[in-house]
Amino acid sequence: MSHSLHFFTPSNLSAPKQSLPKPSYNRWFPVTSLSPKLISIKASTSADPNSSTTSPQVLISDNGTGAGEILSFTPQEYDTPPSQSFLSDSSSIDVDAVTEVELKENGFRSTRRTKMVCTIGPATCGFEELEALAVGGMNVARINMCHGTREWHTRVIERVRRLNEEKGFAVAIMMDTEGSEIHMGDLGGASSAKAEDGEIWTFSVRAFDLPRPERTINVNYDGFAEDVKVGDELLVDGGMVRFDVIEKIGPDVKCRCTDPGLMLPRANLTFWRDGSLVRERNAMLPTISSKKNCSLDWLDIDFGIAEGVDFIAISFVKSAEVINHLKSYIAARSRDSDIAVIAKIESIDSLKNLEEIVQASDGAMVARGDLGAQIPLEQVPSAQQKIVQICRQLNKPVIVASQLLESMIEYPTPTRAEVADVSEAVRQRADALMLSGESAMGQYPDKALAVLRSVSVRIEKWWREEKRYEAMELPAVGSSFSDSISEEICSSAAKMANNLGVDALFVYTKTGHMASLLSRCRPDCPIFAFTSTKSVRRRLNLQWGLIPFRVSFSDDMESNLNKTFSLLKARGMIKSGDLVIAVSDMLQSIQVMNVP
Ligand SMILES: Nc1ncnc2c1ncn2[C@@H]1O[C@H](COP(=O)(O)OP(=O)(O)O)[C@@H](O)[C@H]1O
Ligand SMILES: C=C(OP(=O)(O)O)C(=O)O
Ligand SMILES: [K+]
Ligand SMILES: [Mg+2]
Repeated sequence: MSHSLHFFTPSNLSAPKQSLPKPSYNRWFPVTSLSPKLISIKASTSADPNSSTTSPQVLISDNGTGAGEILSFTPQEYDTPPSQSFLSDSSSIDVDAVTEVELKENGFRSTRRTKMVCTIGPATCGFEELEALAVGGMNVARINMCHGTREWHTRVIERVRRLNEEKGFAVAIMMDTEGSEIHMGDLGGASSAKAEDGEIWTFSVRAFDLPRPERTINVNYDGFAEDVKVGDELLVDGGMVRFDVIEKIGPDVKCRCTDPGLMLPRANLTFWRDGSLVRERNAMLPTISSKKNCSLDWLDIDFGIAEGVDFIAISFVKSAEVINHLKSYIAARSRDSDIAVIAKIESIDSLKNLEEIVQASDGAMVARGDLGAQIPLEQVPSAQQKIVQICRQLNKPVIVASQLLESMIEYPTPTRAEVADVSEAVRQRADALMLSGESAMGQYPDKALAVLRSVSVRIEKWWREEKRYEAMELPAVGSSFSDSISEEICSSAAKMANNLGVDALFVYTKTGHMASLLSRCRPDCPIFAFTSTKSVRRRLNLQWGLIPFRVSFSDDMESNLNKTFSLLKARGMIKSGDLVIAVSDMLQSIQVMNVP
């Protein structure tokens, strides 16, 4: 059974069809069928797609027989462009082995929708450890430029690439920049430093020779000793350890410990005066800084571009301007760049300018670690909910990050509170969850990932069964008529998929845009996203509910469908009778069919 709805619009005629005769848009394009049932949806617009007089009209005609016939169609008065393959290896399909097993074992419905980002560090940088994470479901590997050397990062990237090549994964790489926060030095190689109640510690902008003098901490920001005042409170990692500033001696700031605790290398520092955060540095310095004494952000960015990472995450974003600036920088330096820019929301300024920042970015991260050091902790949950919501409304992927399973750095099981926190992020339908220390330097990276996975799958199922997800209004995001059609197609297709209880949505997408529009609707069934390039496939790996495949396809949907059906059937990933809804951004259409 197959039903096809086709929307013929100027956008259908764009893409790689330069040599084709230009069709007239001022007429109807009927879709005829060999079967008794005919559904045609026609759009008519003025001849100039850019014309302000464009007057869209959509007409649905249904020759009305019962459902269930085989429908095939041939557009008649419309010159169908010749089928085109985008890649030569047209007979294969790429999907990672883990997804394949998951689909076969659990069935479509129970595949995980929430994506997982793992920070790679000393605990997970080896090939085998990386492979274990990939097998455990890691969708994106994050490297944090705050830690490790350039060579170390290069090696990790190489290994992830090799893993993808050799084992068929599509793990994307996210490079996270250092940003302009104030942080401690690397403790001269020590893994931590313990501050006891009442102890006097020196925080200094001087660089020390090794071994580091007792109770001294190097600070990365030259202006630190000038900006800080006697009487200020100094917080390590948003309050893990607290000090009172008692004396300033040139570059040295003497502090008394008031809340004892363990300080980790390069821990974040904030200072507070009269109950408010002193934001001198963040206000003064550009987000993307070029610092003398630590890794240079611009060099990091050049590094990321040269390495061809999939995502660059920008720390301490203050405004949309920074994102726009970086995006044009990337565009100028990598011609066919598809590096996505992720804005980390972790400062008061980023909350103030949230909407414009998200709009300018390709995605956002709720970076709760630093956010919780900048706003009162009890405000972090509502900020998270708001960021997640705005991202979905603006159709940008969103990652919830930091301390999700913090106790698992040391222990093999999470706390109940941590499980509840993960559940809440899943329930909010964030695109992705992120591990930091848990996977970078913890003792149980694989177990932490397994907890994210099992909690995600369970909570997703619960909410589907209970139909408890709150209805979210999804405002139009498209700026052109063609984009609006794509959006309408996706929201209709998602709704149809829920109402008909279909097994999967299929989307054929070159840029990934149509796939993201489907993902945004958070449908009950998984979304099989077929794309012809590896980089788009990797990028889609960050988005909720998308199972990205790489396959070459043409502009002929009929043959695309037949081809994917037979490739997926041959691998046992779908079977005859499965009910599928397919949409495509080449020939804006919705088709409902049973797998033959
Ligand atoms: N490349 C690395 N080399 C060494 N340690 C790392 C690396 N990446 C992360 N870590 C460790 O994992 C911890 C958590 O990582 P992350 O959250 O990314 O950084 P931070 O805690 O500085 O915000 C870090 O504090 C650091 O101890
Ligand atoms: C993810 C975060 O950023 P980073 O780990 O780089 O400090 C955070 O602050 O929560
Ligand atoms: K960072
Ligand atoms: Mg941070």
